[in-house]
Amino acid sequence: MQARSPTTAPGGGGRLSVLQRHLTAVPLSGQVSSATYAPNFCYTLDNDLLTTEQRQFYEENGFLVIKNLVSHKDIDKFREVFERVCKKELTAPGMVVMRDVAIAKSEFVPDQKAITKVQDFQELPELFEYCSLPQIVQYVKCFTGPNIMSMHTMLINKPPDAGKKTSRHPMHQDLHYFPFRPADRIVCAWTAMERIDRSNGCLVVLPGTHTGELKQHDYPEWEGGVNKMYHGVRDYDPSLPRVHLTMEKGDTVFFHPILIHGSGMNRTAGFRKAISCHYASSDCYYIDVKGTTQENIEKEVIELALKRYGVEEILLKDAWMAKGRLVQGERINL
Ligand SMILES: CCCCCCCCCC(=O)SCCNC(=O)CCNC(=O)[C@H](O)C(C)(C)COP(=O)(O)OP(=O)(O)OC[C@H]1O[C@@H](n2cnc3c(N)ncnc32)[C@H](O)[C@@H]1OP(=O)(O)O
Ligand SMILES: Nc1ncnc2c1ncn2[C@@H]1O[C@H](COP(=O)(O)OP(=O)(O)OP(=O)(O)O)[C@@H](O)[C@H]1O
Ligand SMILES: O=C(O)CCC(=O)C(=O)O
Ligand SMILES: [Fe+2]
Ligand SMILES: [Mg+2]
Repeated sequence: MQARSPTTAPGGGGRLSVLQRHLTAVPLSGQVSSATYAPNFCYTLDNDLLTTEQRQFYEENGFLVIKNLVSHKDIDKFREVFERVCKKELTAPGMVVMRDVAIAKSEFVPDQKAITKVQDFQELPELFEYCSLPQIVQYVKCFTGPNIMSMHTMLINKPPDAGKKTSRHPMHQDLHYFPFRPADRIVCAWTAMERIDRSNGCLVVLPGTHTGELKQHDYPEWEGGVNKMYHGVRDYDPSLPRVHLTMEKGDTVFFHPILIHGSGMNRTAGFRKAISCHYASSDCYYIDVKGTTQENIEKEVIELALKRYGVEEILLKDAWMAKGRLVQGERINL
């Protein structure tokens, strides 16, 4: 019996032990099943849940869709909670309610029609329940290991496009926003709250791009405007092969923070809803983004923190330290 040792050393004791297991290809526990062997895997950890085919798929593509993972009953509950948030019947410290840039300056309408996304609902138990769903967390563990933090929470209510294509989300890598590493121990779970396809702006992914580097991000030069902090990869090459993820209500995609992805415009009259959480191993450690491509997002976050809360002298990592919540295991570095 060999127990998986949690990493403690910033810089990747975890990476090393994963590597050692790859080199020896020894099954992790006494149980021998095809899923416990990890010949050359590094984006997934040894586990008893994913099949070898599923692991292989994530290793190669940087994402994995699990059909029907969240019940319609739970989703309907989250939808009701969201509606109450829009009506201001429910609120929570730190929660950010955002309107689409195309309608932000129009007359205020206090219902969901005005709201594009709710972020940072970690203090609202009725929504945070999503992040703790056991069937989600058991998959997350295959990427993060046993000490699991939720770092970023969102309910996205993509509006019918107001005619300026501002409902699009430019192609980006989520790691651009994250001042913690290693990237391979971070994963996003994103659940469709209804059928989502190309017509209402599904996720679009560039398979395999998770093996690349974190790229420079800027605001795309879009005529109709871009939402606050919706940075896109600079010089996005539209000829790269992409996959549109059509998903049914309850389907959940897990994806790597370096995977380039975005979402198209919503051409329907309905508000396209998805709920998501970014998780990280609490063994991850914060980095200083000064002098890196992430300096521009740190600057924006600092400006917003000053404007919104009047706080000065913070770093990008301080914002994340405040948002992170332990979901399972032990809180170590983050
Ligand atoms: C730490 C970063 C997040 C990490 C994400 C991890 C990966 C996920 C990738 C993403 O999702 S990236 C997008 C993340 N976006 C944000 O975090 C932005 C969150 N939104 C906000 O903080 C607020 O909605 C915002 C500050 C933009 C506006 O809130 P307010 O309550 O101040 O709105 P208000 O209606 O009072 O408008 C104030 C000004 O903001 C403008 N505004 C409002 N909504 C906007 C919008 N959506 N885009 C651009 N500008 C906007 C509005 O026009 C107005 O401009 P003026 O000052 O010129 O009059
Ligand atoms: N210049 C750009 N920079 C960054 N991202 C972009 C750029 N142009 C388009 N995108 C993004 O690329 C993705 C795919 O865009 P596209 O508009 O083709 O998709 P779609 O609307 O889902 O499908 P289609 O319009 O082809 O039916 C979207 O996430 C979109 O926001
Ligand atoms: O359009 C969406 O639902 C997802 C957008 C996205 O990738 C993000 O917010 O990080
Ligand atoms: Fe994203
Ligand atoms: Mg399009």
